[in-house]
Amino acid sequence: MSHEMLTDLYEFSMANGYYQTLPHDKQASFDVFYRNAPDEDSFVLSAGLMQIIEEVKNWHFTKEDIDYLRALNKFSDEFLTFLKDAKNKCTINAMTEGTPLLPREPILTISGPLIEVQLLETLVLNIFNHQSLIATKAWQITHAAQGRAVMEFGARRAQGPDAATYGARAAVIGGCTSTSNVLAGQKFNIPVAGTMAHAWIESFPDELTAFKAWAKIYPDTASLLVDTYDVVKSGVPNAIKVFQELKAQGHRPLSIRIDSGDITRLAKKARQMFDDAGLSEVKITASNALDAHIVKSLLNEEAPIDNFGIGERLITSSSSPVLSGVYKMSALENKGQWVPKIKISNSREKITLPGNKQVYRLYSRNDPKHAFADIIALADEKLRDKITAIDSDVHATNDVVTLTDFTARPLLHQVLAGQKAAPIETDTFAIQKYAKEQIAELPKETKRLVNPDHYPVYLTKKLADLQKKLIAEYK
Ligand SMILES: Nc1ncnc2c1ncn2[C@@H]1O[C@H](COP(=O)(O)OP(=O)(O)OP(=O)(O)O)[C@@H](O)[C@H]1O
Ligand SMILES: O=P(O)(O)OC[C@H]1O[C@H](OP(=O)(O)OP(=O)(O)O)[C@H](O)[C@@H]1O
Ligand SMILES: O=C(O)c1cccnc1
Repeated sequence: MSHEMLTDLYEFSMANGYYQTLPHDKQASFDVFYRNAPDEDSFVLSAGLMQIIEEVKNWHFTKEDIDYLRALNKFSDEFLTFLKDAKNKCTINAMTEGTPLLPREPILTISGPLIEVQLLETLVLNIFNHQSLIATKAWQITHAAQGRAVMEFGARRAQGPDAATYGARAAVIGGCTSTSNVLAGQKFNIPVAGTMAHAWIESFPDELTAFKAWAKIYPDTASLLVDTYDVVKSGVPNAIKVFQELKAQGHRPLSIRIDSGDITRLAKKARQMFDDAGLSEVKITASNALDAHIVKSLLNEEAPIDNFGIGERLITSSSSPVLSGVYKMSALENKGQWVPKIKISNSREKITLPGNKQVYRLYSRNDPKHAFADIIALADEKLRDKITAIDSDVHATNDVVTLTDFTARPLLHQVLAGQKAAPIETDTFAIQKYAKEQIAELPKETKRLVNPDHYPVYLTKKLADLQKKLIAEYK
């Protein structure tokens, strides 16, 4: 299903107005970027590009859409006729999905007819903000899990079916190993995984009968939920009986899931009971409103947990549920020439970066695996070997620096031009692998869960001067 109509009314009001007052093919460029990362993180893990490209490439209005818009009695017939025949003419340059993205950096720039790029604002932001938010949260959680598998369990608590399904994909980009959401598994070729609910246990006269019935059907993949009545007195002893029987029949006992109580205490006790019973191969899964901080705390306490099932706090990013990515005009074409545009604000943080731009990740020349800063430049600028750069953080005290001995990697690449999409990676696990490699390049201190160090994002002098010049002109 496409989503051309998922846009705010004011986009249509402006597009209709542009149609009546400006040349219909007037070109504009917009940047997508964010100012502050959720949870005071130092970066956002970008996600959503695959869906954005699909939506923009196939952008068109149906007869029903045009009839609905006509019935609003707000728009001219000429504009509606124009919309009826409109097809995508935009070009998108974007960072690869799974790239760690810093504040103020365009993750995506979109250029094309002003009418079209304006109409795309809401949808592009909706996709980028949601999927990047969840990918970032999944990164925090899986980073805290230190290599243990994290299953995404959030479909029931996500804010609607799309948030559950695209959220599951974003969660895998951020590091999850599987999802319980079967639709996400089918749609994005992600492994599906899961255990059982308390209802299974309650559907039998007692816990042991319930476990035995399950083990008979799934003898090699039985993961038993042990906390329906009492983990230590009943759940684990019954699981031991069933797993010993399975083992005697040549099957492979799998795991238990603990879903309540003090997880450290229960996991330690269960581990000891399984080991004493000769079942050291049985794995322990933990769930129950987990998040990155609880996972970190459980592992600090040396809770013997092999993997995690994490739902609501991942799929809703409940500790910081908004990524405020924005879509701001950077340039407008006038008689075939790009004219840089700026939005001025009383808050210095909110003043936009004018002109068509490129973002570079900078690596120290003698340590090419380690990125030390990013720099935003004008798209037509060549980076020299030695550059004067200005810290883009308006609160920085040491705001002018000289950069030398670096190699620079451009992060924005053309991914769409009209109907022609460049090949991009769509395999979710290949994107996850890319994300891991990219995150590994960042300094360790910037990846702390609490108070991460600031990773510098500079502006070239040329870009900073252009911004200053436009501010002076408009003031
Ligand atoms: N050792 C631990 N350290 C930190 N947090 C923990 C630990 N064990 C459990 N938690 C977390 O504490 C919270 C406990 O929540 P809650 O009181 O609702 O669970 P509960 O007592 O198991 O109740 P319920 O049966 O309703 O799930 C959960 O978020 C859980 O993940
Ligand atoms: O806690 P989450 O991270 O979202 O993980 C998923 C939760 O979903 C299930 O709970 P259920 O819907 O059965 O309700 P419960 O809270 O009573 O266990 C499961 O038992 C987990 O607790
Ligand atoms: O399979 C599970 O254990 C599961 C799936 C969704 C939510 N809670 C648990």
